Amino acid sequence: MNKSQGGSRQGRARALAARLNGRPVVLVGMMGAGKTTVGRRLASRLGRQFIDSDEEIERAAQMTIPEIFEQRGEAEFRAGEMRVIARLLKENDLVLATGGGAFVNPETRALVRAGAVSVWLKADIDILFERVSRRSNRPLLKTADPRATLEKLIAERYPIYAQADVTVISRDVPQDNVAGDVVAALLDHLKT
Ligand SMILES: Nc1ncnc2c1ncn2[C@@H]1O[C@H](COP(=O)(O)OP(=O)(O)OP(=O)(O)O)[C@@H](O)[C@H]1O
Ligand SMILES: O=C(O)C1=C[C@@H](O)[C@@H](O)[C@H](O)C1
Ligand SMILES: [Mg+2]
Repeated sequence: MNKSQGGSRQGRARALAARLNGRPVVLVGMMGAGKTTVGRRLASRLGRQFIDSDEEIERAAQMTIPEIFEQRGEAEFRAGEMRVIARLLKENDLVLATGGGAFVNPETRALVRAGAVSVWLKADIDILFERVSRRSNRPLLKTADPRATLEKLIAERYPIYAQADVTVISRDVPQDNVAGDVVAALLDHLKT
């Protein structure tokens, strides 16, 4: 166990908060990777506010994401997503979970890379498929063969998500353990 992983859970969270010095933490990765659920736990450990950009967009537009895609199209969703993320990144002490495609947009990615510490929650196809199969709120997967669509998105996106500052495997273990892995990875990344 290295120095940054030692100490109590609270101590590690305090050390990470100090090293972040207010900088936002932004979670990126595929649908079902756990950005929203792990992000909430991470924020609670760090005593930070948690915001999910998908939820923020739905609130601002007064529409669900499937409705936005249907009525306005993906391009307009992406432009709105970038504006919302640009606004949120101005806040201190934030954990921000982004939608699965946000970091893939070059302008949004540049904003995140410049204004935050980014974490790619990486999961394999079987885990992702099992998780996203339980719900129907993701328009990009409403295809004849959602598993093949997921595979195609993974092939396109993984090299891009890999540009995040740190990568954490989103394993099939309790979400709080994954949040602990994020704390350890960030402490290691920010070590002096
Ligand atoms: N470690 C885990 N173990 C078991 N289930 C998990 C784990 N992490 C997330 N899940 C479950 O997987 C589903 C998807 O998680 P979540 O909504 O956090 O993903 P997301 O990355 O925010 O996806 P999206 O980009 O679609 O918003 C949820 O039902 C969540 O409870
Ligand atoms: O992976 C994606 O491109 C998306 C993921 C979701 O979080 C939503 O932002 C939307 O459904 C698009
Ligand atoms: Mg989410």
